[in-house]
Amino acid sequence: MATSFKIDLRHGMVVTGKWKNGRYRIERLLGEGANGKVYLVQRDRNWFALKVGSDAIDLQSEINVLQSIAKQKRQGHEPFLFDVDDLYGPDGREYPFYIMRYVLGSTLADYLKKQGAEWFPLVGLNLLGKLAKLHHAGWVFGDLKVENVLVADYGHVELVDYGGVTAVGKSIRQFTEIYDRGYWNGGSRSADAKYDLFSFGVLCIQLYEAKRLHQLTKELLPQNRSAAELIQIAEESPVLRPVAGWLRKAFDGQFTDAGDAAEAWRMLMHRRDTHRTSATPAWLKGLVATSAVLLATTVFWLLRNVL
Ligand SMILES: Nc1ncnc2c1ncn2[C@@H]1O[C@H](COP(=O)(O)OP(=O)(O)OP(=O)(O)O)[C@@H](O)[C@H]1O
Repeated sequence: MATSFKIDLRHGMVVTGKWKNGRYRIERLLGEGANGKVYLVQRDRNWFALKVGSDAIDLQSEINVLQSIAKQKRQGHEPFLFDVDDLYGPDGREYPFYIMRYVLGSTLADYLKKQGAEWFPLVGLNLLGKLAKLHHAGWVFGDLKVENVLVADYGHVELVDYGGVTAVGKSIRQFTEIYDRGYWNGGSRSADAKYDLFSFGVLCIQLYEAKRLHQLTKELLPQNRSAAELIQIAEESPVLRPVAGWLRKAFDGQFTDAGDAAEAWRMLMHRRDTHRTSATPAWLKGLVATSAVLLATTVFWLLRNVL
């Protein structure tokens, strides 16, 4: 197996699995990170995402997690993992890879930039729902961050990069500093649902107050980092203020699990919707009233002529 990672697969190349002979035509690079490169590929006119690993052991543990999740949710769910094999790179070396569902979507930050902040509550709710399902199956996502959340049409959310997924109770396998509960002195790095909820809170701040968050990481001494600093940013942010109370609970570990947290988020959305309804624009109220008067007049006139 390869120990260094230099593989470069080009458009039009066909890779063939060493053991199962699956043939995949490379379309383009979708993204790359510490653990590997992800390509858009085609097989029998279907699109998939191929992740080729930089480290066989790391990729194998990611595959183990995906296989275990697949076993738990076989019924009624679209599969995510399709194939696992090794391929020969252009350099003649062997690289492990796996084939997963291709998620046609944008990264979370791009989606919200394009569609507008009004989609943030729904996307947040969908993301909490995804986490709740994972937690229910006994896993913690671990490396939750903006780059690992893809959003498709209508705010449909998909998590990618299962390299940090950890069984509940074990030590988080992979994390990114600013999203990490330990980094903010907010608790341990032991995998529990609250760990992901803490990262979800940081993710909200990263989405709308990235500059201030970054500034904070530069200014504060490690011993002075705290969730209170994060909450203050949320309270001072026009977009985040409505969810600041929710974020406080997430940072303080007050939600029992992601299901509980999703429910509280949903309640917030309803409250905001009610608020929006009461703020119906005057022109719309006027239009409704005029239509009602017209309708009443017509009915009165019809009845008078018929009777
Ligand atoms: N199933 C998929 N469908 C579409 N795009 C994907 C898919 N999986 C990954 N990507 C894209 O490829 C990028 C890199 O993938 P991934 O995060 O799995 O790599 P990584 O090496 O584990 O990264 P990291 O350094 O964050 O651990 C993602 O940010 C995403 O944009």
